[in-house]
Amino acid sequence: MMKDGFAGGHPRPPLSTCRLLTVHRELLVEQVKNTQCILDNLQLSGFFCAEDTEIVLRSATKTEQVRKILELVQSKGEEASEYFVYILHEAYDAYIDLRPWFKEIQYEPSDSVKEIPVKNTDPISKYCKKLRHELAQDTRFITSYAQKEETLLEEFYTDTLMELLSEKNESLGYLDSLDELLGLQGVFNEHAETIFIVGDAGVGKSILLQQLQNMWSRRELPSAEAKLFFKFRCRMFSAFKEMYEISLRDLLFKHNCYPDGDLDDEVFGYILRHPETVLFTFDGYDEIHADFELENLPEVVSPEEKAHPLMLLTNLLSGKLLKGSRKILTARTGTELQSRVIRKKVFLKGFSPENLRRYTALHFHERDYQELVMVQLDANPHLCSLCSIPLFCWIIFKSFKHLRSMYDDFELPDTFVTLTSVFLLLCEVFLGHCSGPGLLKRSTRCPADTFRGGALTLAGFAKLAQLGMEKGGFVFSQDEVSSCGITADDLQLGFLRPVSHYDSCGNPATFEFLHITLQSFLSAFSLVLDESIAPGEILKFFTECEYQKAPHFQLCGSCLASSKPQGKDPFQTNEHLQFANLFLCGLLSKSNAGLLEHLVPLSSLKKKRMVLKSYLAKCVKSHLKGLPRHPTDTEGCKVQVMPNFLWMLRCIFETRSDDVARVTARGISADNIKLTYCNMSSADCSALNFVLHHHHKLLGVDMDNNNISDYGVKQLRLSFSKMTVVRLCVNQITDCSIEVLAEELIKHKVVKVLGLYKNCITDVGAKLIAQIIEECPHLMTLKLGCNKITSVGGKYLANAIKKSKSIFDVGMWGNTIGDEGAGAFAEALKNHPKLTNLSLSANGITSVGGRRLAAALKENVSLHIFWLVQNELTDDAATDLAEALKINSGLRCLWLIDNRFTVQGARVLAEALPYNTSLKEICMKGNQLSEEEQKLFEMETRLRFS
Ligand SMILES: Nc1ncnc2c1ncn2[C@@H]1O[C@H](COP(=O)(O)OP(=O)(O)OP(=O)(O)O)[C@@H](O)[C@H]1O
Repeated sequence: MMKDGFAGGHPRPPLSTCRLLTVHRELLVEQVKNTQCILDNLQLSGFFCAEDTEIVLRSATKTEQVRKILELVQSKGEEASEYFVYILHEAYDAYIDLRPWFKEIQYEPSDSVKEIPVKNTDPISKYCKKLRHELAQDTRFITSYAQKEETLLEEFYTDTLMELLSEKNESLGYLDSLDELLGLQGVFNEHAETIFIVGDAGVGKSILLQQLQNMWSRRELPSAEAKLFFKFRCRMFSAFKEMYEISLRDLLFKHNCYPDGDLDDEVFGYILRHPETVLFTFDGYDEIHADFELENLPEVVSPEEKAHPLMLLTNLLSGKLLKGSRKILTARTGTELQSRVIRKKVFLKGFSPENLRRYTALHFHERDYQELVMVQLDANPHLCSLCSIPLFCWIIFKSFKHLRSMYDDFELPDTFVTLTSVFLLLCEVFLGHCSGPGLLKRSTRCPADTFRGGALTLAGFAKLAQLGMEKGGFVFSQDEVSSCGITADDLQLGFLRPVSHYDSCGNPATFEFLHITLQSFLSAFSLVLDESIAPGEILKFFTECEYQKAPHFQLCGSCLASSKPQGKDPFQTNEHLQFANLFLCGLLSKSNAGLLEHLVPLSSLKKKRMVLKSYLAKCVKSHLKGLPRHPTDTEGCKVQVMPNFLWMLRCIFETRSDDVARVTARGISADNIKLTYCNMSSADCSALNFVLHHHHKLLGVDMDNNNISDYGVKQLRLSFSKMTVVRLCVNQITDCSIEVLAEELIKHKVVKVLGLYKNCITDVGAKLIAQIIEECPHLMTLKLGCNKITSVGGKYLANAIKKSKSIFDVGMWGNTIGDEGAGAFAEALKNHPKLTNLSLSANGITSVGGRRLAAALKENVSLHIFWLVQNELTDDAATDLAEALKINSGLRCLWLIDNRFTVQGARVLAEALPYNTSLKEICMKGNQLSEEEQKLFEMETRLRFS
């Protein structure tokens, strides 16, 4: 039965199926590709005889055959027609293109037709079914740290922040949900086919793909998006020898999913004919390591040709092979890929506060428990920052749950938690498994005992991790595992997990660490534990970063990645080494000495700590000295730090060494530091705060375009006392942050520049900002564009600006202050002593507000630049503006672009220009002027200004 909507408000009677087939005939002829399955079923159920089938098959083309089938079923009556539609509905994958049609007609099969069976005889459907089945199996669980405690993906998956980036890495907003990933939003190169997802370690790239695969396997991805889905891990592509070659068919079938029966030719043929129905996911592009130069390998484009798997991968990504298929590629932040192959770019930023709350609720079902965790999180923004990275959050929650189950008084880590302490907690939990689960709760927790008891086991894993770091490998054979003294029982602890893919026998023959950051942590542990390693040698990863060329850059240099100059800065390359360095700093910090002393002689610890500290101090000094400085007119000397400065800060924070922090603070000799586009996360703010604590002069800090969020602002609280420039544009900041800023900035009154463009500030925040304006006598620049400020907030701000004697530059682009807000700004403009630059663009201002602003201009001489772009001003405001121009003697630039002026308004304005002596530019593009009229206006004004 089909519902066919409403006509003129009255429900139409349902269409008969025969009639429906006539109405939608052309769509069906176009979309039904497989006739065999229909014929098989019609004949099996007795609606068609052999002769009918023969008649249909006599038609040469598929479309002709469909026409014939339609003719025949309609001639056989309603029941046959109904069954025909039912076949299309039930043989799901064979007619997947028709899903939107079924939705449109709100199809519901009748009870009688449901009794007639349908068999899907389409080979592609069978293969789809197998793929769906395998993906469903593969993606059910999130591999957790103890193999027996596997966790269901659907019970724990929580959305993370997915920011769309432009080609130039500018923010294009956020995706609302995962099923929008494949849509058009954020596409900047429609000819490219690869969606590139980047994010830091543990931010959830693999889990995001897993969720997508799982959704597809459950048919929850919009069906038209992908009929066939192949998932790969990039690491696999470089696991083969240089001379190894395979064909695309082998890659898909042997290394992914083999079609049952003798269907491989048919399925492969279908893939080649319909590449647009295929979706690939490739996880971890940064994990590709090739020991050979790909430049020497021939390029491959033919699907039949054999080539090295890496060549297949790069050709697939660039669209040279299987053109039209869609690809999703993930990589760590900083991995470069040529923009010509990127269709759109998504930057994963981890859990938002809301996501974190949801994830907490999924972990802790008991209400009391949940509240306890929430309270502890709320009290500790640094912990929240760490928890915004899902991997770290998972470790913290799992450890907390485990330790809480053993010791009633165990609490979440305190304010001084570092990443090293989080990983130590994880090790404590793993090693705790050595002694077996205790039935009774113990009274006091003693990590030292646990570590001492598990010292041998820990040393074994640390040795294995180190082995991997040295050979640049992340997968270990059983022999390698055994050679480090790791026993079968140790394997149950959770440090390692079996690598299950592409092992034809199904046996886990190889292993990898639970996460690569754990491998980094353990290899750092090995540097500390192993007494045969001399103090000087502990710096090997720092120095390795200094000289080693990152293998994936080598690979990519010849293929898809844009070539990146290889610097000699030890903080520049290879994140797993950077993490090892960071953990080394943490393990050798004084705060962990109490624990480490139980495992390593004190003298050895001290020597290693000394070496590390002096190396860090030297490094940071030379880094800061070498940075380019730019003198500015208004803000003194500016210096842009490099993204690797962040790794230094992180290392210094882990050491908790005031000495090194002091050296760093002293090295920042500029008046302003720029940390823009550094991928600075909220957790990094603790590190910055730690260093700035030792900086005694005033300092401007530009942190625009990072991932700081409210957690980060809270951690910077103490540093705001010395910040003259506070730039936090594009950082997901809400009113909570403004509360902190208002408190601190008003207390210290040193701020000159406040940049908060493109955040999530509402009128509540605007009210607090108004207080900052009123109370901070040096505030000159205020950038508040693209927030959520309405007329209410606009009025607070305007009133405060009116009173300010220092403010000269205000940006409000892209809020919604409307005419009421414009009126308040008009009041502020009257006789303002200082305000020279004002943008009220894109604020929904009509001529009502325009007239009030025009009137105010008659009483203003300070304003030089006035932007009213993208508003709704009409000719009604033109006369007032013209009058104002005749009187005003301050304005130099007036932008009225993208409003609703016509040629009349333009003429009125042009006629006023001879009376004005100060104006140098008036721009009216994008109004309702014809091309001719626009040219004329420009000519007239140019003449006037020349
Ligand atoms: N969206 C999520 N919901 C719930 N848990 C998540 C989510 N994302 C990640 N996790 C947790 O974090 C762990 C690490 O995530 P994942 O392996 O996806 O990170 P990644 O970004 O691929 O890291 P890397 O670049 O180091 O490979 C997962 O095993 C899981 O426990």
